[in-house]
Amino acid sequence: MTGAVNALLPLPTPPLPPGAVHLPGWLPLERQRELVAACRAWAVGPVPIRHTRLPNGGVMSVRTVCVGWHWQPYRYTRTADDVNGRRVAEFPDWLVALGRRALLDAYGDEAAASAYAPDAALVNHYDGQARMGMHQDKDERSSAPVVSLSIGDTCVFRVGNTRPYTDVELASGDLFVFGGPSRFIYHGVPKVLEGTGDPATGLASGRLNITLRVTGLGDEASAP
Ligand SMILES: O=C(O)CCC(=O)C(=O)O
Ligand SMILES: [Fe+2]
Repeated sequence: MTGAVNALLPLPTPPLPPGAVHLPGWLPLERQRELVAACRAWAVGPVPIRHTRLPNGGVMSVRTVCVGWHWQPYRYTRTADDVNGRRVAEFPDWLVALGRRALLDAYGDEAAASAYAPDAALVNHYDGQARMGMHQDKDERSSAPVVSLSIGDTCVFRVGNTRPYTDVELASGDLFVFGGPSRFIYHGVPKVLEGTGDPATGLASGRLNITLRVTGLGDEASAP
């Protein structure tokens, strides 16, 4: 009997490591729609969205377009030298403002939030069987937090440097921030729950993830 009752209880929320914050449903639908429209425009150009080629000859299953700085494994440059050589889209002020609000809501630290100056965004689109293996975001020369926004299909987001990992579901509108002791934590997306997104976001299928980062780079440099 106890087992049957327990089976009906929701699973407890897994504990997240310090510095990692998950705020479900943070983006209102209208804001999600605006972000989808912005991502759609960035996906067209000046640098079109593409599957990133890895140095080992493989290609990533997600398609990525970058804003502010272009990321290719494993550095940032202003121009997309592995795509069409063009300079990536400017990082807009409204996206800086969104990053600051995200940080304020995640940590409640006004001074840290207003000092946050993200200058690069990676927009990833997951369709069908796209996944992302466990990795660290470590090509930035800054330990400022990474702000992650998800739209569309729910995914399983895995965090942790060692097993057992913590798995959380990221649904449309969710904010996830990794900063402080979690800034360089391993994370990945082992699964996307296809067809769970609401087309009212403007995204007909798949999952969109936008991460805001501080590259720590000046205009004359590229990392690492
Ligand atoms: O899609 C996600 O939620 C994570 C994306 C990610 O880890 C990355 O772009 O580095
Ligand atoms: Fe990442």
